[in-house]
Amino acid sequence: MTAATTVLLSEAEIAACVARVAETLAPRLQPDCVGICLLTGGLWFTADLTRALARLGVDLSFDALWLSSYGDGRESGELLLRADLQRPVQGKQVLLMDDVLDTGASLKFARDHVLRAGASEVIIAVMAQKPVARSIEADVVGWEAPLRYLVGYGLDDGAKMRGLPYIGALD
Ligand SMILES: O=P(O)(O)OC[C@H]1O[C@H](OP(=O)(O)OP(=O)(O)O)[C@H](O)[C@@H]1O
Ligand code: HPA
Repeated sequence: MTAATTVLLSEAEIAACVARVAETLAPRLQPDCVGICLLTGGLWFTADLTRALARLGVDLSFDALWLSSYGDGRESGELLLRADLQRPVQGKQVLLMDDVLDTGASLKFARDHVLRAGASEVIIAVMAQKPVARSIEADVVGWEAPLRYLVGYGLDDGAKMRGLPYIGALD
């Protein structure tokens, strides 16, 4: 299953990117900041980023928002809100964390959703960003990815390959 994958970013390179993202974010984060993981793909980046922030003395509140738009395909489709936040974000700074910013539909939905819920500020951090024209940009990006179908480190192909410790391309 992994044989046809071209490795684009190694495990060590991912770790260096995450450390840089944490160092950039740490001075901006307020004590009551709520870190929100976009499930499912954002789990791996969020787990590493929250631990990198903790090493820098930043302990975030934690929540998750479960969105889905690609299903088992490779194209963005109807965006579904599968599970909502567990805690109020009214008046709070929010840090949204996800694996990839592609068309931007998922993070735009998430940002609008937390703003409607009363968040005072939304910061967006993604592990990878593709060179795509879109109406939303991330504040902090771990890695500028090529325009290829990515797998690993949370990114899936039909629910497989999320656990690969590197980021690869299938095409
Ligand atoms: O910028 P976009 O075009 O919206 O693409 C990015 C989103 O696509 C993936 O989610 P997906 O809908 O595949 O669900 P998943 O998190 O379960 O993989 C990924 O985890 C991002 O959340
Ligand atoms: O390149 C990708 N790979 C996996 N999931 C994705 N969701 C948006 N873009 C991608």
